[in-house]
Amino acid sequence: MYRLSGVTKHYSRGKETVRALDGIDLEIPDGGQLVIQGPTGGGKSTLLQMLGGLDRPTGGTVELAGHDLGAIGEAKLTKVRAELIGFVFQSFNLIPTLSAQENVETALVPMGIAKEERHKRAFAALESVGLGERSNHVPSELSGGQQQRVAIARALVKEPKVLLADEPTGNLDEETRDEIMELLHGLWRERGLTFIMVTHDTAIAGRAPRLATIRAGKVTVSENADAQVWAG
Ligand SMILES: Nc1ncnc2c1ncn2[C@@H]1O[C@H](COP(=O)(O)OP(=O)(O)OP(=O)(O)O)[C@@H](O)[C@H]1O
Repeated sequence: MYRLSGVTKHYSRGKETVRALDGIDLEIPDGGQLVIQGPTGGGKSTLLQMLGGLDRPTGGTVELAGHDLGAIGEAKLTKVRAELIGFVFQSFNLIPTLSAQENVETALVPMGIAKEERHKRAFAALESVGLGERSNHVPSELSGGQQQRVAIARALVKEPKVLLADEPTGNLDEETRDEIMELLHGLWRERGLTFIMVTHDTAIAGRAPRLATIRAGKVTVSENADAQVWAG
């Protein structure tokens, strides 16, 4: 369960203070899904950074599974992030010289998992995103959609409770976007993940059962019971 209460994030720009987040209250249940949209500069990435424990709020609390991400020490925060949260980005962020298999294995190295076990789990994760046959390919030998599948396998191989995605389909054509959205929804359902994604894409926002719109650091949440949720 995520519980955000009175979350603010202020940045200094010269003499000016930018209120990137301006008092956010938000709850996201375990296994829930939230799509975040809003105008550029509205605070979407800042909010995702708070949810991921990648940065700390100026005020308020960001609670995940009982941990206050803004208040716990750096070592504990790193551990919570490594164990509970998987990240997917617009630009895939794969290591170009490593194969798909090796890219996925990198997520398990900090967890102290033995080589043979790493190999098995990474291969199973690639199979779960439909890339078992491509495990020895390096990113430049894979399409954009396939590279994003590798990135999703890397995010999920450590079996996190939460998947945070920042514009995961931003670099993909529409057909590939739909495939990736279906894959993400299939994994969300199968694994009982809490799935939170930021998007600029109105087609994705229009199909979200729960949509947060963030504008000038303030959030409004709307529910759409009739949303045509992605298959998968
Ligand atoms: N490190 C920083 N230093 C100063 N200002 C920042 C910093 N990061 C973000 N901001 C400012 O905070 C506000 C919110 O930025 P944020 O990146 O969260 O918006 P966004 O909704 O994700 O935008 P986009 O859709 O363009 O990615 C903006 O005014 C931005 O300029």
